[in-house]
Amino acid sequence: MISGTPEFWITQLNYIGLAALVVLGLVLLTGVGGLMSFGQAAFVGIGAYTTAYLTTAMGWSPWVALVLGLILTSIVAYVLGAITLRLSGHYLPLGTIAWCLSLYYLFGNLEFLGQYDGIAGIEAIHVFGISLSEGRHIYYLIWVAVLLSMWATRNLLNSRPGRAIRALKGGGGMAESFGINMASYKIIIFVYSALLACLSGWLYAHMQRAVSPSPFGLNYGIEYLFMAVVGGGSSVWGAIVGSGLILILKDQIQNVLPQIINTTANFELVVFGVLMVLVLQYARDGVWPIIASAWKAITGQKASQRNQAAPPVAEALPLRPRPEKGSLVLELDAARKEFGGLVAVNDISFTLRAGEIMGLIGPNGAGKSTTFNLISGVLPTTSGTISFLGKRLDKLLPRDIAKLGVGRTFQHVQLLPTMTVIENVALGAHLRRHVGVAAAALHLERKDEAELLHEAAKQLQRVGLGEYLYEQAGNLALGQQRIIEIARALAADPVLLLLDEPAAGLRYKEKQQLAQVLRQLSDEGMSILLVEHDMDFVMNLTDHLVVMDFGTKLAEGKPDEVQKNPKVLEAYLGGIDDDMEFDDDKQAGAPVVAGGAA
Ligand SMILES: Nc1ncnc2c1ncn2[C@@H]1O[C@H](COP(=O)(O)OP(=O)(O)OP(=O)(O)O)[C@@H](O)[C@H]1O
Repeated sequence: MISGTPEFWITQLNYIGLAALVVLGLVLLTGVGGLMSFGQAAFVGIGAYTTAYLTTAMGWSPWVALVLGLILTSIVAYVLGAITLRLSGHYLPLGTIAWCLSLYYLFGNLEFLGQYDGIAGIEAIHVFGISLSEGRHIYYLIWVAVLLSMWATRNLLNSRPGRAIRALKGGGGMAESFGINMASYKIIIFVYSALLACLSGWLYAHMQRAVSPSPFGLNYGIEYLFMAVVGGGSSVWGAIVGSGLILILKDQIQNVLPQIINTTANFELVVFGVLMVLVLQYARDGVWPIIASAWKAITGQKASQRNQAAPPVAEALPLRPRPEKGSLVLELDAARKEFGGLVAVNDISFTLRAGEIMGLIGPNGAGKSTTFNLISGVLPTTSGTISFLGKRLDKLLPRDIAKLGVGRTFQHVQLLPTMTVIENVALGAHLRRHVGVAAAALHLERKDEAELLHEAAKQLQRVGLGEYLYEQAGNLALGQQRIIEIARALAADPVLLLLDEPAAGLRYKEKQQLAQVLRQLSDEGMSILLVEHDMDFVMNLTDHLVVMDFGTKLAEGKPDEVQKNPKVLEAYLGGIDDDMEFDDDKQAGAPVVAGGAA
């Protein structure tokens, strides 16, 4: 097929393939991970210069030079990533600009790299004795590299590490609560994208047979980022669409513009800039999503995949040892939290035993969420101790607390809306299997992946959402999203379940179903601590209540005792309208405590 293609298009396709490799890395880094880099061109330079130097000055094989280039890139990217990825907001892009410029000037000033003249006379790559000296020969190698990289990146994104990577943008704090070290995933995708850029540089050097610093400068770094954004930052296909579109457009503008406006002045960049602004204005998510939805419309493929089959049956994941029913699980001893002069939690003490359901209630601003955040490690304590199964929690990070067996939900739902329901829940089971990035990219983790997905499906069926496995989580009602959060916490196989307002937004029937699930869990020995405003729900479900007001423990005991406590009634009387929730779906909706108080 390629033999009849004009030379011009072969060259164009080669350049598109080389750019697509770099942009694919940016899809992962920027589009999926939300980390903006202007510096990818510098990694292309490392790949190109390593092979240029080693093959010309040392006479080594290009294949050995490729391996060494990849190793060198990993080291440089790891070090640069460890420094720059700590920077947040606009400091990160500025950091990437700084190291792109530094590497560019390094290439141009090192004598053994030929300074600004670069290195010429690079030999062609040989594959099975065939020399890839011409554009139409190396074309095959470039596009095999592109397709394999796309396959590996897609595999990676649809795997255990991929789910964590997809949580980087907008779900980092949540993922840490499931034991996932998000900082290490930032470094992983940074190194991964640098390796793809290095591969592109290696191919480029052997295609051009000469290298000089100019294609590895900042303007190319910006262009790669542009390609990723225009293509559609979060899809692997966006890499090909973006690089193809920009390179072809640039070339066509250069050809057509002088004929239209009859001038030799360099207006191409102006026209190109205006076109880019229009694309970004009318296709904010890039061009690929438009192509994908048009394709779906043509082929009649439905957006919803609700009726897809459950994942194949797999071996059940091992369970962690559980404490004996009735034994001590959680103990707060004079836990205190001050925000400046405000004492949000004032020396609170209580205990929770295995199999017990405890409610933490109180008017708005009483300090419930702060107490919850002290237990889950989101906030450090000012003083006092918090112990879980005999281990101090108050000095640990949320991810270390999760590892010990504490699962949680959030007051404001924290799901990844574009991920399917089953993927969101599988994120909860992250710590229960260990799948590396290489195994995921090469799709060697099928057994582990099946087990994780099977576990997620099991938990979703347990909470009554078994028919929504493949729905996008963001398409479900808020009440259902809260239940998904509970399934995600259960997928972590916790000993202690922390639920922050689990009944908020649920209908009466859904609340009853939820109460039934929680009771069953407690019968199985799970300890549950819930913060809740819905008094009907709390009074009917919990074994034990702690009431807080102004950061202090006001009362503690069984629900029916607490309901009659005059101090509790007084605390609630002040804020009855704000603090008590009525069941819309229930006729007799008077809240228990408020009813008692009235
Ligand atoms: N990060 C913070 N910085 C300063 N003050 C805070 C912070 N977080 C909470 N507070 C204050 O601490 C007090 C307790 O807040 P907290 O959110 O724990 O109450 P709550 O009982 O959970 O209330 P709600 O039921 O409305 O969620 C409030 O006065 C609140 O304004």
